[in-house]
Amino acid sequence: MSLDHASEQVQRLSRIVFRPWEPQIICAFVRFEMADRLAKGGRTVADLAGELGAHQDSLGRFLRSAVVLELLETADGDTFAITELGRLLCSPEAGMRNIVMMNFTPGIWNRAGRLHETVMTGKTVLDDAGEDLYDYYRHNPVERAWHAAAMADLAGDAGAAIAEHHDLGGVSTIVDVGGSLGVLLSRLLEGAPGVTGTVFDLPGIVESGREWAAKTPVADRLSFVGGSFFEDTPPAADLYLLKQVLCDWGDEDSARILDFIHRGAPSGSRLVVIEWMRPDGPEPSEYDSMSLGLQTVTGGRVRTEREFVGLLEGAGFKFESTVTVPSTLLPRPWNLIQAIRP
Ligand SMILES: Nc1ncnc2c1ncn2[C@@H]1O[C@H](CSCC[C@H]([NH3+])C(=O)O)[C@@H](O)[C@H]1O
Repeated sequence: MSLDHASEQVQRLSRIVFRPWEPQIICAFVRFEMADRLAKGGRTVADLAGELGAHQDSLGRFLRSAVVLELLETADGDTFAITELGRLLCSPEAGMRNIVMMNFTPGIWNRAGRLHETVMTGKTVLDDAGEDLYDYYRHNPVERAWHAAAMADLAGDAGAAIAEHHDLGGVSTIVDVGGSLGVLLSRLLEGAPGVTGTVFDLPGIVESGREWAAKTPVADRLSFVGGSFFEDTPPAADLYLLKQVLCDWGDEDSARILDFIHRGAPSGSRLVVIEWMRPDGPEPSEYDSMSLGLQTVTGGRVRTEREFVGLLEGAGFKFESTVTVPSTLLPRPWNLIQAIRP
């Protein structure tokens, strides 16, 4: 290896390893609502520092860092304006703002810092209090709300995919298990008059869901039941949805969730699992790091179709088909893994 080549490689590495701050700069950018503050045009460091009550010199450094990330632009290093990327990062339509707050705040961020432990043990990281992510969220309502809002951003998009690709003919009741605030279900109910829906989720989430749902046009057809899918049977329905829930859990826990759904599911009812899916085979995939991240923070993973079919059939459901539909938000498609309760 020539020296030139070696130093080229070091440079390449250094571009990766000197950047642990960047996610936190992005997170602070959202936290400080920079897009709103700069909506009417460029502003100086002193002006922004006064408004934020921030330390001026540090804020200047922060703003210049955001320029390097292409979130801001500046001609003189003192007046800063928002870029298209910066505006997009903060816009509710792009669906990234809440995902930033979910991923880069302590619940997930601190656990991600212990990823090596999961690689060694194969187990979820528990924090110093011995808690997994959802236990932690129980007494961290602010972070729990960001998580719920991030899920809500992803749910609207998936709702459109389901409405288009899953026939709701013959369905009069839908239960969304782990349905969070009810965004997915409300989207579906909007396009399905006469259908009623119930969200089944943890009691704390259900409380916020009721508040959120009261403002929707389908409030009278959308109800909430609080409980745990490890201990309670979700209410009976013609159609069960299970979106981005199994990805949070290992096989044993997933089997338990499916078993509780199965116990209450009438014969002939349907279950649609909505997830990202890893291709079969040993080739490295972009899903691998996501899968490891999920395993670290919640104990779950990204599964293959064959693994989903194994879980579903193990719990007594009959797998029918998988429909893959593009997401309007992300470069990863949604998979609707459809099964029936015989
Ligand atoms: N034990 C549990 N019982 C019921 N719901 C739970 C439990 N543990 C976690 N959850 C919920 O599972 C959901 C996973 S996040 C997915 C939310 C939603 N299905 C969506 O895709 O938008 C969260 O809303 C959690 O509150």
